[in-house]
Amino acid sequence: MGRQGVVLMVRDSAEIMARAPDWQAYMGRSLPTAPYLAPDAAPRGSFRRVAVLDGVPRLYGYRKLPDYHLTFVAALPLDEILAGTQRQRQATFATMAAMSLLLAAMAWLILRSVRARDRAERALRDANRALSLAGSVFQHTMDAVMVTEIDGTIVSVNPAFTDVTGYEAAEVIGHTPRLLRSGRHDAAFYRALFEQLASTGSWRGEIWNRRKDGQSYLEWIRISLVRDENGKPLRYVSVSNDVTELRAGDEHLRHLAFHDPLTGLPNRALLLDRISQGISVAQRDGRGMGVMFIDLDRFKPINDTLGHDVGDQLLQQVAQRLSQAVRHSDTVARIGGDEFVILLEQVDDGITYVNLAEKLLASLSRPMLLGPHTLEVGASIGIACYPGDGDSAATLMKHADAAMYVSKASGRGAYHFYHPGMTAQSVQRTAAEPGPAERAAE
Ligand SMILES: Nc1nc2c(ncn2[C@@H]2O[C@H](COP(=O)(O)OP(=O)(O)OP(=O)(O)O)[C@@H](O)[C@H]2O)c(=O)[nH]1
Repeated sequence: MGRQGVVLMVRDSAEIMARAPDWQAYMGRSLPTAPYLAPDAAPRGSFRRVAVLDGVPRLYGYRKLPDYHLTFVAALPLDEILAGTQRQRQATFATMAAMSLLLAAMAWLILRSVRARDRAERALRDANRALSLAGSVFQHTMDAVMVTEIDGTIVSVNPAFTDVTGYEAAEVIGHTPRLLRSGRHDAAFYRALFEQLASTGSWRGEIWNRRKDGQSYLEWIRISLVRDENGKPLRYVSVSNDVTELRAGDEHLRHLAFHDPLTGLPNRALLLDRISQGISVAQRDGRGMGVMFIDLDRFKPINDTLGHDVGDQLLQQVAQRLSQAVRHSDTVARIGGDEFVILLEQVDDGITYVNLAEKLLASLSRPMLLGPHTLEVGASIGIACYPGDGDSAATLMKHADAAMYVSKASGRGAYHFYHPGMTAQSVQRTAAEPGPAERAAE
């Protein structure tokens, strides 16, 4: 290659990437005016010029490698070309060719390692990003997360877990989830849970647990088995939400749907359901049951003279007195206005109804103290019994109402058992003025 021959690898950015000889002295230096870097430069060519960096006039040959954004350049000093013999020139070109090959191989190796490094860095960056995303979700999710070993030892919990349970991470790590048990589930419950977890790798459902302060709470929980890359069980991850308030809200709504808001007694819908259930049980057991329809006497004047609020308080007192007069297993319902119904189950003899009806009439006719007022009302009662007076909730209600109407008609403050002749009277009354009792029974 002679004393001043050179080979170069130049980036499209004009930076010298490799040079022989004197690699280190020229690495990174820039050749912005090199003709082969001109936008319209041919892919290969030759030219003559005085080198920018060392001032030696040379004859240059180049070839662009667009895929690598590089140009490969070889140059011989003009004086050596002109002075040398043919043999010298051949030797020089042979050396240059060998150098060029060497340089190209080095450049290729460098590029390959640079690309491999770029790829590795990109993969690492992606993995780090995914990890930090997972970490951020773990930290900030509203779901309580608990990670355990396969033997149940807790290895990690998130801040939401601490919010729900009251336990800091340090207080639970190394323990097992038994720490949270509320005692509301039996051993069979946990056995079934673990069996499903072992066979399917997941479990979901509701569990009553206990917070650090001793309070029980209901959580909706999903537990999943996590395996390693070889499929070997590695950890359990449980994600849960505290649904105690949600459940309480549901129960409150359900209570509202089936109870009278003024007295708290079951409403007509719940009563009809209980009568239907009672009929099924009575049928199965061959027992009797009955329905007592109670309508207050002269309640309207109290409302009209003292106001609705006082009327409300009176209805509440009536509800209390009725509830106190019956057995725990009986149902006292308010089905509208001043109408109440008692469902008596497992009663086979008429005397039980007679005794209760008299007890109720006596109880309701006792004066009621409502603030400054001492009020007196009475009641009219109608009784219909299963199976003799009907075998459906609607029929029993209708017949008890008809019997109650007879009590009203007979002067109030009385009770009557239903008998078929009463239906005609009731039909006449219904035609004249449909009452809430009929509506309730339909
Ligand atoms: N305070 C109060 N009054 C109600 C409520 N629902 C219905 N009422 C009233 O209860 C009364 C029921 O009417 P009736 O049964 O015909 O009145 P009554 O004076 O008892 O008539 P008899 O049964 O024939 O003796 C009506 O005045 C309704 O406005 C309620 O929730 N609160």
